[in-house]
Amino acid sequence: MLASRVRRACSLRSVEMLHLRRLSTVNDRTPPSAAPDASSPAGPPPVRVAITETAGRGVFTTRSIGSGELIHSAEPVVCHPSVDDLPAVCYSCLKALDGSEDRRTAAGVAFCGERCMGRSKGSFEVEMGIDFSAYHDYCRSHGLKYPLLVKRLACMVLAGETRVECLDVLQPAYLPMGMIVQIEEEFALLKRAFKAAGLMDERIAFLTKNWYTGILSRIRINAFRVEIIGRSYESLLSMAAASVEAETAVGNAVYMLPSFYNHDCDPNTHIIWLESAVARLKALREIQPGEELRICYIDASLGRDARRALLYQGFGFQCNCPRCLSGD
Ligand SMILES: C[S@@+](CC[C@H](N)C(=O)[O-])C[C@H]1O[C@@H](n2cnc3c(N)ncnc32)[C@H](O)[C@@H]1O
Repeated sequence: MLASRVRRACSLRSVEMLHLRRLSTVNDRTPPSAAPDASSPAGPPPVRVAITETAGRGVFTTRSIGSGELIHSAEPVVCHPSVDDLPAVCYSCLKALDGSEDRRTAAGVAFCGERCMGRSKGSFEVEMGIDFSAYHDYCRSHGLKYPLLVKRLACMVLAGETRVECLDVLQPAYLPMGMIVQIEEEFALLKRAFKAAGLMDERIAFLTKNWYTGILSRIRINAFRVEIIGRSYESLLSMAAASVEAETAVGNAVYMLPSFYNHDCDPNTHIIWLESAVARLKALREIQPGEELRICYIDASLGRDARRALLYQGFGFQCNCPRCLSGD
């Protein structure tokens, strides 16, 4: 019963490779403040990032939160549609396109409206000037999604839409040797695409293997699989829990504040996407002031051994949540 409730409620984070090892230290850079974004409820989010006793940094409430309350929302730092969904969703916000108001481009991808087209204009122009077909083919044939996020970040950096160090504050994953070899192949393909487009060496000087590896290792632990429910928040609140399962993954995204949420196999918070890649963090029960907010990274309906193996292999940690410690 508990398991099925949690399974419906928790978000599934994609596990692209299952060969990670636990990180022995956490990133010790200054945690970010809980700054509001345009789509948050009024006022700053009622949370702060602080050090936990057992799981590095985490997110804590600053006031009591009611069951079902929208705690805050977050715009992605970077997101990218799945290769197969490229023609069907907005290239910028991942919203499903209905064909009526899409701004379809010569490249075959489309934007849901002027706002998305405008805000991604610079990086889109960079991206469209480069032939990424070999890189995309490689990602498709190897079933890889995260390198698409690295490609988009590189284009955003070139367009001046973000900084080279924009994800440095996030915890990186340990990358095993076997994966380094694959990363070298990916990186060589990406760099070749930029060079073939005739970009001056000084413009792509940031595009080193170390940058690529650093970004990819942070994306690996912190990326979310965006599963859009596609209904308004109000209708979601009145829906039976079972309906919440009608989700579709349309792409991947990395956020800032949501990346500091630790995992729990019986979470008090979950993350949902209603129409676009804007993430909504929502309370699953009453939460007391000062309590840590935790989401579920995996399918919590799995048995204890399977959950722990998945978290260890996919995210590199031994889960120390109360449910695991109780033996459930
Ligand atoms: C997405 S990050 C969460 C934020 C992270 N604690 C930080 O300091 O940036 C995921 C990492 O947090 C730690 N973590 C999250 N949940 C945990 C749990 N239930 N038990 C142990 N470590 C956990 C692990 O090191 C994991 O790789």
